[in-house]
Amino acid sequence: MSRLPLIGVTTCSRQIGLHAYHISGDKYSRAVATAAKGLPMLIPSLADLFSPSDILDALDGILFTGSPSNIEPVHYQGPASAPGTDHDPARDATTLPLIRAAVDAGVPVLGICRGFQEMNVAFGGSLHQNVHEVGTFIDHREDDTQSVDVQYGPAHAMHIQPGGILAGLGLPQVIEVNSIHSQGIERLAPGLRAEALAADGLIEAVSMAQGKAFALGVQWHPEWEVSSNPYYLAIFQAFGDACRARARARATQRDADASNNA
Ligand SMILES: N[C@@H](CCC(=O)NCCCC(=O)O)C(=O)O
Repeated sequence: MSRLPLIGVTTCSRQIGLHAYHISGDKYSRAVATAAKGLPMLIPSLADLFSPSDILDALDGILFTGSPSNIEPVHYQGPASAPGTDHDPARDATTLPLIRAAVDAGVPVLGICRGFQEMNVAFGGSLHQNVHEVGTFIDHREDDTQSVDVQYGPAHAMHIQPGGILAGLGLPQVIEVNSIHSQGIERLAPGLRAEALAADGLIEAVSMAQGKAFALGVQWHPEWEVSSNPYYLAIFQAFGDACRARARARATQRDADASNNA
């Protein structure tokens, strides 16, 4: 009997009152459950206690989630952030080595927004700290005076490049996506390829050029109302399929190990 693939969902560390928490938005776990058809397993940001291989041994895929916090610029040799910038060093210490290890081990990966930026930084790329201050890009931030439905509604066109994962899913060459970020890819990491660009040239999606398994990062939020957008849904379904393939391969390996040891 096949079981649900176990899909790790990264978390942010947050102080709430007197206590520290590991938290993740409901929409990420819900999209894993309903669209990727996996069992979401939250990954605490406890790099001091668990190595990437401890985590990978337990999982069939990992969703690297979005977050209001920014990656500390020390990880991409960038200038210091403006005072008051929201950082999460415990999350950086967990996710950056974990992405490298997951891709190396052929564990399927989907990165969203901060998760997409983590993918680029993990492999040696850098970030614009404020895309809207560069001068050549539109403002990619949401209007936070609007309702959440408007904030996560279609914001700009995105052009899908031929030959990548997104094109392979049958997505049209141009789709509308939402946009809720102030940072963005400056230098694309070696080994990553640009899958899609906004009209202003900002990279909106990346994948591993020579990935052993599904490894896609997107700057926008396909988890948002995933079931009502066929393009967003196709991404989660493809990710879920890759996680199911790994779950099956791991079960086969376990059966072979058990019969060899019998
Ligand atoms: N802080 C980074 C990443 C933006 C991001 O991940 N936004 C998500 C917000 C909350 C959510 O929907 O989970 C940046 O500003 O570029």
